[in-house]
Amino acid sequence: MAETNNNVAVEVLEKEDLAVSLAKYVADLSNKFTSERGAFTVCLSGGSLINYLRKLLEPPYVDTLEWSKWHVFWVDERVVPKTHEDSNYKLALDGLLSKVPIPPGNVYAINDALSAEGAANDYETCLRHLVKNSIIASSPANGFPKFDLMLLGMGPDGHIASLFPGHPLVEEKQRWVTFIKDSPKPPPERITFTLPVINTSAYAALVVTGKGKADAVHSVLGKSQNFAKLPVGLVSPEGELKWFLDKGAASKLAA
Ligand SMILES: O=C(O)[C@H](O)[C@@H](O)[C@H](O)[C@H](O)COP(=O)(O)O
Repeated sequence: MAETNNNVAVEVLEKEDLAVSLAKYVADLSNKFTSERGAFTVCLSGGSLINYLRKLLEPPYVDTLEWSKWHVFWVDERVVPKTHEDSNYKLALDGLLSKVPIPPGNVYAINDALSAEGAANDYETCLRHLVKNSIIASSPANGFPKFDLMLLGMGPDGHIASLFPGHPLVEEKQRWVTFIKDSPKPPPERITFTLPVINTSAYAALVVTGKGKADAVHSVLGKSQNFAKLPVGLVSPEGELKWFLDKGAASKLAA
């Protein structure tokens, strides 16, 4: 099933087909941005997303994508050492980044020697430098960084990045990167992009699978559209938003 409305597209697929479709989607955007601007800025999340990107490691993509022009960031990161099992960097390194020729200097991990606050400030400074050098585009409308692609997961509670329902960080309007020390989902200390940064992106994809996500998906995409309280309902990129759902996550949407 595929539906498109304004700037929002929804695709419901079997898990294996979802991985195939997601790889094509990312590859098409990589080709678009590397030819248009000589760089592709892509932001990763943690969770199952990395596994759903696995088809990028297969032909034709593994041999044909301009990996050397990729610049990789994290939508959110746990404040743990980069070698720790909880690290989103480690997850992506093991599952994707160590298997493709992205220059190590183009992979922007957090500084894991700093506190949560220090790491957030340091990451924002890094982003500001890359905007200045035009590696990351910026929005003429608001000056926020305009990433080419945000790849987002969603928790069963409707959180995206480390923006959790009811938490004051969801309201942050000024900062690019901020920190949380009381995350309801462990580990408690994280840094996260703010909603304005997520929503300034050119493209954003939400990769959401499993029955446990069906209520949150329904509250955003269902007819009642009762999403006011869920961070995921506030995702609205300047460009296009695409939802990749499996049948479980879509199970409460009308047929
Ligand atoms: O930092 C985290 O705790 C995770 O990155 C988290 O935000 C994840 O992206 C979602 O919970 C979806 O995870 P799944 O796709 O694995 O369900």
